[in-house]
Amino acid sequence: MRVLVVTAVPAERDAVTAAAPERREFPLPGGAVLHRVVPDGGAVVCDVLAAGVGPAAAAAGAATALTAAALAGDPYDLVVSAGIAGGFAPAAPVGALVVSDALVAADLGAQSGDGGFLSVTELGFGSHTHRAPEELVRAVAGATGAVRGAVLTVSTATGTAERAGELAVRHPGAVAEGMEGFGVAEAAAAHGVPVLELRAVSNEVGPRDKAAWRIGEALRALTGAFGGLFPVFAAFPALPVLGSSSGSSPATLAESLPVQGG
Ligand SMILES: O=C(O)c1cccc(C(=O)CC[C@H]2O[C@@H](n3cnc4c(=O)[nH]cnc43)[C@H](O)[C@@H]2O)c1
Repeated sequence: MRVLVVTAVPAERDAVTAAAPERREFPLPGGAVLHRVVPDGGAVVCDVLAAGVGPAAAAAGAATALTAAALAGDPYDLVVSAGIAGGFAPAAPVGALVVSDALVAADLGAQSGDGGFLSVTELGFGSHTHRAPEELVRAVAGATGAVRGAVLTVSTATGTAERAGELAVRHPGAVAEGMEGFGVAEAAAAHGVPVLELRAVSNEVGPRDKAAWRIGEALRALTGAFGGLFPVFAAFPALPVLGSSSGSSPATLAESLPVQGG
């Protein structure tokens, strides 16, 4: 089972890899670095990438890692967007874990002119929602105690009670907002790989008060969650893929890429 985990910042990446005893580093084309952990005797290979803040950086990083793995003949079976998040009260208080049943682009669309908002779905440009596999969501929620629901992706983090209220009305099933999930999901969908979002709540969605963010607490919750997740990933059925896992351990991904003209 090969899992790609995409975080925004290195502190989140390190919180994920801290759930396993050791890690190795693999450079990606373009200079980003995958941090690989292989917990529990090798049933799961988990590559963790800090791709940057926001949906565009997340999509670019995830797509690069997915493409490199596919070209190397070792495609991923699952992509996870992970990190800290704002939680919608009262469903997801600070310190809680949330798992997405849906990854939703909450501010990708157009203003309607009458103060309303039209999503990309309503505009006819694809879908503003990606669904996570139901069986996996249930298993992750069971193993970690995560609150399940929609996780919104925003390019502008909410900073007022008014905006928090607008989002809650538009997305009654939302439990949290982050800034990367939908971008990661778009890259996963382009590769036909299932996606999931798992976040630990560092702050409430609402008036901006960075001093009240409990980032350390959220990062520790993320580490604890991944400790319980690796066995869940190991049990998740791999999708049929073209080609097979090489089973080899190249020092870099580049080493395992096909030789041009060879
Ligand atoms: O300053 C630090 O030490 C630090 C450590 C880890 C992460 C951070 C971040 O600022 C991460 C930004 C990241 O977090 C997500 N996030 C968290 N709260 C919210 C929110 O209320 N609304 C939207 N996004 C949120 C988001 O995915 C950011 O990319 C700092």
